[in-house]
Amino acid sequence: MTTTSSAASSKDKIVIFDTTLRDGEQCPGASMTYEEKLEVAELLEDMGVDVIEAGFPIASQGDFEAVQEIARRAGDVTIAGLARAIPGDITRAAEAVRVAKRPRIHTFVSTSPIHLAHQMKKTEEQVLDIISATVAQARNLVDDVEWSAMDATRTPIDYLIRCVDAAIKAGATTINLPDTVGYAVPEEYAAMFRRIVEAVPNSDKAIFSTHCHDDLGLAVANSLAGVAGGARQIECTINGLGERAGNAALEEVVMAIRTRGDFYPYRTDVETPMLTRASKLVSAVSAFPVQYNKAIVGRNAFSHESGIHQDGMLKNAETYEIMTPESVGVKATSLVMGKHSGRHAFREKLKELGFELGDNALEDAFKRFKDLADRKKHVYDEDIEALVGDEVATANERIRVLALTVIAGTGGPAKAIISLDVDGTHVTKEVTGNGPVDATFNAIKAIVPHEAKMSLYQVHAVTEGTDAQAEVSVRLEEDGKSVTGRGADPDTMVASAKAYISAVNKIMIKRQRQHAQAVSA
Ligand SMILES: CC(=O)SCCNC(=O)CCNC(=O)[C@H](O)C(C)(C)COP(=O)(O)OP(=O)(O)OC[C@H]1O[C@@H](n2cnc3c(N)ncnc32)[C@H](O)[C@@H]1OP(=O)(O)O
Ligand SMILES: CC(C)C(=O)C(=O)O
Repeated sequence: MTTTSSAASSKDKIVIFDTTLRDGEQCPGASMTYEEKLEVAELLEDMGVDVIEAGFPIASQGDFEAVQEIARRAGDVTIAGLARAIPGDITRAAEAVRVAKRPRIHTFVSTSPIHLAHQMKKTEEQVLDIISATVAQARNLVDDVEWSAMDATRTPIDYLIRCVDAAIKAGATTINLPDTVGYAVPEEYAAMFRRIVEAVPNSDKAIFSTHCHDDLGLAVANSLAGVAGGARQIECTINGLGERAGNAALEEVVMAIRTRGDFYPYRTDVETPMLTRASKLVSAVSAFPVQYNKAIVGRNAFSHESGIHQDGMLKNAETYEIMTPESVGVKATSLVMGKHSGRHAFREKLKELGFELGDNALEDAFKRFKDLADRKKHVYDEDIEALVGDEVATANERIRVLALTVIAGTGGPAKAIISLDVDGTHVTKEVTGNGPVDATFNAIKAIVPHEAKMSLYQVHAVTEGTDAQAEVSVRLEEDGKSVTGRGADPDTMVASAKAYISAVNKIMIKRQRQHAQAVSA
């Protein structure tokens, strides 16, 4: 048998006890297959957690086998199996974890009046006897025994002191004081640890542990408060997965300790650049999506959309980021282009996409970008490429679309009312057609007559979603020569009109060039 995790040896070390595979899996709908559990356990060990609570072996044959296999494969990480304060649970947990290099039995019993009266139907004295007997039984099976006082935070402190004393006397090496129902507030939780550590005679024989639920959104704050009160183990789960509102999120407690070392002079051995990978794996196997604005591992955790923040980020990332994206395994900060973005970020984005525009063209493109962002939920790089490509292409055009209204449907021919600027003159026409595109093109032709034949009309969505920009290509042929015009807009008819006009413009430029060549010849 081995002794308690070496993690306990250093005073500033916080033992990270991951319970994703046990409490995390208790989250309704989050159960994982045998293979998935092995995969998660392997990643947790590689990431440097100190203890993996692999499951509740008495719960089912499947859980037993998964815990046993995780224990068999484990290296230096401690593998814990949960057990009620029932002899059969404890023997089963021991059977499952004993093949590990560092096995731990984690046994628990309720201590609060409400649990004693209604769930356990036992008196305080009976529960004290149960604690002594079951912890001693576990300690005869393995050297590393954790005891938890279920519902500790609703337990009268004097009784809790007696329970903890009994557990340590019976051989518990870790004492966990869970906030089982997420009821505690940080100052209260810290005070509870201080009081217990101070009042229990043998408190130095055990490591104290937090286990916080997030019913009031305080799980991480309470865990850190527990550390301030004397705890040196934090029980937590990847993505905060767990019973009801979940547990303290591992990635959050680890990064809080790392980032605020000035306030929490402690360390963990977690390889933080693996946090994002762990989050993605757990999200995938549990089928629980991570909310976009989740701390540390949410998609937006290192994304900035607002102009003022983007400007600051371009000048110095520390203006708006307290951790580097690399420190949690994210490749780079992303500046998301949207309606809150400013010119600094827009210019930078254009550079990234390979466009160098002069000040006037940039200003023009920026206006069009803002207009697009007002109409469209997500502005992707492809949108900006299409928009700037369109901008560059239209710079020398003689004809521009000013306004377009199309009426189409089941009730007869479609009608297009279009206003164009032709060499500075505004012209409007109302024309019908066989469908909205035909009506639009007929209206353009009515204003700018020509004999060119259309050999291609193609539409594709620049990005996904029903609000995506349409990018339209129109090819016109005249005198054996062809030109292609392109137009992009969230409105397919407007994009079509722009594309058609762009092609007509090119024909006019060709004609002018030919005319100039003929004159000079
Ligand atoms: C706060 C927590 O997260 S605790 C862990 C919760 N996780 C789980 O419950 C998941 C796995 N659980 C299971 O698979 C099942 O509940 C089992 C196998 C453990 C037990 O199943 P069953 O024997 O059918 O009992 P059931 O779940 O209906 O009721 C729980 C029993 O355990 C008792 N019990 C609950 N906690 C403890 C404890 N820590 N020590 C001793 N007995 C306990 C209850 O009083 C109840 O006993 P009773 O049947 O005499 O009234
Ligand atoms: C079993 C214990 C540690 C628990 O999960 C809780 O009290 O929330």
